[in-house]
Amino acid sequence: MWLGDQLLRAKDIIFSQWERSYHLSRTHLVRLHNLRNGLRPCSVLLHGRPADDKGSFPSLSHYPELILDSWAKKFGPFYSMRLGNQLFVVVSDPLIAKDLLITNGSIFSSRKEMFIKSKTIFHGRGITVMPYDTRWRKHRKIATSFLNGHFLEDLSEIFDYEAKILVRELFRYGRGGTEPVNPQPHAGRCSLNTMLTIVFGIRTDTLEHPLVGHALRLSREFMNCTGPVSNLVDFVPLLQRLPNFLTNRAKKLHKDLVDTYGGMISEIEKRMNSGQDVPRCLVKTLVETGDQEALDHLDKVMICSAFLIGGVESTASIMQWFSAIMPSHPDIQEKAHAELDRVVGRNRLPTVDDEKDLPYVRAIIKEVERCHNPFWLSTPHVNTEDFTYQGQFIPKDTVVILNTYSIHHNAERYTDPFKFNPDRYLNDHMKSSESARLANVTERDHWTFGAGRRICPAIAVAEHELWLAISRMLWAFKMEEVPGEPIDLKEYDGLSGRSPVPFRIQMIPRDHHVAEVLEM
Ligand code: HEM
Repeated sequence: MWLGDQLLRAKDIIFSQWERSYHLSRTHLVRLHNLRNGLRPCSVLLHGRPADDKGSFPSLSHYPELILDSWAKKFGPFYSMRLGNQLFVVVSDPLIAKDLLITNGSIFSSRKEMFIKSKTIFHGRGITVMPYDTRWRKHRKIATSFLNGHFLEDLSEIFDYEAKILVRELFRYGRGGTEPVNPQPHAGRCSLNTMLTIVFGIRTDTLEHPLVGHALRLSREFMNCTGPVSNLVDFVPLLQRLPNFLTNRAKKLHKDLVDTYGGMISEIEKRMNSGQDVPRCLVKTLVETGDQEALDHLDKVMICSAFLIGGVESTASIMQWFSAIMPSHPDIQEKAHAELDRVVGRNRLPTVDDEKDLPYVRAIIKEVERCHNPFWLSTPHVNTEDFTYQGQFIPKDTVVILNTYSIHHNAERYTDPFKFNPDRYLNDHMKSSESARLANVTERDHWTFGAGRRICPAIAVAEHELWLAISRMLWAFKMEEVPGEPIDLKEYDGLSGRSPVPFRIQMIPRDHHVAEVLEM
């Protein structure tokens, strides 16, 4: 009771500061100088506002990209704010993102040690939360070697197989278009199987396999417990010492990751030690190189967990947003069908080699990524040295948030930015992995994969997987809304990684060729 009262009191004090500090934000960069001179800033900018009577109101704990975007409109594309004990700068412009994260990547490539995500869930070990140091470089080297080059080529058969199974399962669960189907768990299993193959050299054979529900729950729980600006406990050290619901959830998630993926790693180690053959996979490499790299068991568990979380919730989310958007765009589906029929025909599924000849389908994928980036606020970077930019002082250890929502909805770069319009990408012949390397960042397709030295190391894997899954769903089905079940494209589930709220659609096979090609 006492503890509850204290927490409520703390919350009230902080909320009472909120309104005042909101209006002070415009001058906050000046206060950065004050900070340097040892003066205490007076503002405490904190968590969200309660929902208004019309429903959800954007706040820092829900839809933070919207409130940060509204502040960018007021204070400009580069402003600062303070949450509890942490100073943030919010970047909403590609050129500023380039100056800080790319040109000055040697300074702006670290991560903040967030209490929930880094300390409690990952115990400081997952590649995504590590500071920019030699340990991170080792992990990044391992990740890059598994997500690019020859290994990726070896995996192409697996991607091909999983994408075919995805379409087959959607056909089967939708009973050939006669019943509504929720594509979400199927997209989740497709992404999960790809990651299980890369990490453990295994796959699940049905949606009912116990690992499917369990692994997807762990990844979602991660996305729901972590968010760059959403958890009070990350920025108020006092709260970290008090028992609270979120910390307990994070501790449980850590234990579940260790039990699940740690158990699977131990199994592989046992098999390797007894001389059994183990397919090439991340764990096998970690075990073989573990001693030289001084990786202990928890290191291995956390590398694998980072892959299983980051690699599943991301691609699955894009597939889910794609399936949620298509029913309201029959005209776009028709154009894609016409292109697929002309280039691929009706007697086989599209392949990776077809991609260059299917610019409209590729444009659809890029437009889904622009309109529905699963990570609007990316994964924030931190500067490891004091830095002055455009006359503004950014002290060491400031968290830099890239608000891709603002960048992706800038009308100067994307005409009519709220319209889902693949045509805007029709003349863009680059893969996102190539586009991310453009010297002129204003021409980059989108910022969904982040920027700089911490940019997603798996863009090639994600593009390959998404291409096969989405081009094949389009080739096989006409997607329609279920009468009386409108799809909500505004609300979403997740704090750091967002997926649509559950929905069902009709996935109607386009003709009799679909069953034949899928060997149903
Ligand atoms: C559509 C799919 C994906 C999206 C949108 C995505 C997005 C991102 C973003 C925004 C970041 C942070 C970049 C930054 O700090 O600037 C990131 C990092 C990362 N991603 Fe992805 N990702 C995707 C797929 C994957 C896949 C399939 C994997 C497979 C393992 C993966 C593994 C990682 C890892 C390990 C990091 C951390 C890199 C580091 O901190 O050095 N991602 N991703």
